[in-house]
Parts: sequence; structure tokens; C-alpha cells
Amino acid sequence: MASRMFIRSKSIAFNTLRTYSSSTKLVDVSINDKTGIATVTMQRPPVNSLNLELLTELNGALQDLGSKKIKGAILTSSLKTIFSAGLDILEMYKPKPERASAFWTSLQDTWLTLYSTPYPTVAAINGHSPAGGCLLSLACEYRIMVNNYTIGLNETKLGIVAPFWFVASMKNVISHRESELALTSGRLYKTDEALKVGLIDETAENKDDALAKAEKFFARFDAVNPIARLLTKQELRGETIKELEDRKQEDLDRFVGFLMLPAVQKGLDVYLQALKKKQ
Ligand SMILES: CCCCC/C=C\C/C=C\CC/C=C/CC(=O)SCCNC(=O)CCNC(=O)[C@H](O)C(C)(C)COP(=O)(O)OP(=O)(O)OC[C@H]1O[C@@H](n2cnc3c(N)ncnc32)[C@H](O)[C@@H]1OP(=O)(O)O
Repeated sequence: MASRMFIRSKSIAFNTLRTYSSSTKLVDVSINDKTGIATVTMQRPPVNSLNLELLTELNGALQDLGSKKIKGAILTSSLKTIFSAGLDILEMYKPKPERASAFWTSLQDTWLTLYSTPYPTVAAINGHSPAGGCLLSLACEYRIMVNNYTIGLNETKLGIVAPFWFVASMKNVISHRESELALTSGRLYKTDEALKVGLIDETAENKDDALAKAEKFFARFDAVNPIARLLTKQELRGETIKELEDRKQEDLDRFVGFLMLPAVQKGLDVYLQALKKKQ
């Protein structure tokens, strides 16, 4: 049983399909032995907001999969109604500069890893996916979203500005015109609206349906040479990747500088209060 060699977690039964499992506190990874598909699950209740720790674990998991022979990876969430609430606002509100730098660097690195994976990727968006949640899904090659949730880059609604690589991620998926309309107004699309503009590729009834559809997406590559596939992906994504690599420090300095502006802190304060009052 060659597949047993991949068993890491002692909690996995021998006859299960999860022949590889690596669960950290915030990210669970399992590989189905029969399909060769990895499922990467974010698990940071209540809303999978992306803090330094979640991003670090996610980046590690995605990099780790690069050394395994997998057919593809699905990024999803363990939460019932939320894929990811985006960046953890508490990482940006009254931040310590060192922590803010480490946080932003981990976001840049996670995006670079996800945007350039050698394996195909699908976001199974099983809940709301604003801002940074949308960014993660845009970095995948295909997006399948469960009905009746929302997705988009809503940064302007928080009084913040989506950095150039957020904008590029959007523009590489939907039109320039639609990106401009969406980003300037901080629009969050409902699932069916997102499908209409091409922000997502398919809708799903529920998470299981999304996972089944992801499997079908990966099957498209059964008859495709994997090297040809990867080189084509690199050709299409290389320019956007290089731009962030070249401007990583500049982008980091802008982020930290931006956070230090009193007007930005005031905006985040108001937004946080509004989130709390919602209850
Ligand atoms: C001029 C030069 C410019 C150069 C540019 C350079 C730099 C740019 C600078 C900054 C760019 C930064 C980019 C940021 C992108 C982001 O991702 S910002 C985050 C945006 N996210 C959101 O707006 C989502 C907010 N959340 C929600 O809408 C809802 O919570 C939800 C996801 C739809 C879920 O709703 P639900 O009703 O189920 O849950 P609650 O709202 O009750 O939330 C539960 C609990 O969680 C807290 N919370 C929610 N979201 C976040 C979050 N993103 N971060 C931290 N905490 C969050 C919420 O407050 C509740 O907390 P509790 O009251 O303590 O229980």
C-alpha cells in the first residue's frame, strides 16, 4: 500500500480516502487517494479572517503541496456560511509596525504562492467572500460559488485602497470596465451577479456540489500535457507575478504608511464599530 506512506495524521483510518492529512490549527489539508485531489480548508472561526497566523499556515500548506503529485487543489472553508471575511481588520487597526509588516508580507507571499502553483486550483466558495477572501479566490484558476452569498473587492467601503495586485487579480478575470465600476464603488456581487460578469465560473447548490464540480474541472486536464499546462499558466500569469515581486518592498512600505494615516485609522474604527453594532 504505497499510499500509506503518505499518512501523517494518526487520526486517519486506513480504509479512508484521506490518505494524506496534515492539519494545523487553522488549515486542514487532505489528499484523496483515489482522485489525487487535495482539499485545503481554512478553519479560523468565526469568519476565517486572514491574520498573520492563518496566512502563514495557508502559504506553508500550499507550498507543501507543490512537492506532491496531486491532480489539483481545492481551497475552501470549514465554516457554514463564510469562505473568508478577508483580511483581519484587527491586523490593520492600531497596528504595531513590525507586526503589520510581517502580516502584509505573509499576504504577499501567500498570494504569490497561490497565483503560481504548479498544480491546478479551484476555489470552492462556500460562503461570503469579501475583499481578501475574494482575492484568494481570484488567485485560483477556477471559482465555484454556492448560491446566495456575496463576493467582491469592497475595500473602498472601508476607506482603504485595493493595492495594484488586487486590482490586477480582478482585471485578469473580469473586464477592465467592470473592475473599475466594481472597485470604485466597493461592490459586493451576489452569486448569480458574480456569474454574469465572470467573477465566478460556476454556481453550486451547496459545498458538496461545489466540490463535485471542482473534480470535474480538474478532469479537463486529464488529456493535457502537465508541463504544457504549467508553462501556459506561467505565460498568462507571469507578468502579474513579476510586478509584485519587483514592487514587493514598495507595496509593503505603502501599506504600512497607509495604515499610519489618521484618516485610515478613523475609517477602520467606524467600520469595526458598524460590524459590532450589526448584532
Ligand atoms: C494612496 C496609496 C494607496 C496604496 C495602497 C496601499 C495599501 C492599501 C492598504 C490597505 C489595503 C488593505 C486591503 C484589505 C482587504 C481586506 O480584506 S479588508 C477586510 C474586508 N472585510 C470585510 O469588509 C468583511 C467584514 N465582515 C462582514 O461583512 C461580515 O462579518 C461577514 C463576513 C459577511 C459575516 O457576517 P456574519 O453576520 O456571519 O458575522 P458577523 O458580522 O457577526 O461577524 C462575526 C465576528 O467577526 C468579526 N469580523 C467580521 N469580519 C471581520 C474581519 N474582516 N476582520 C476581523 N473581524 C471580523 C465581527 O466583527 C464579529 O466580531 P464580534 O462582534 O467580536 O463577534
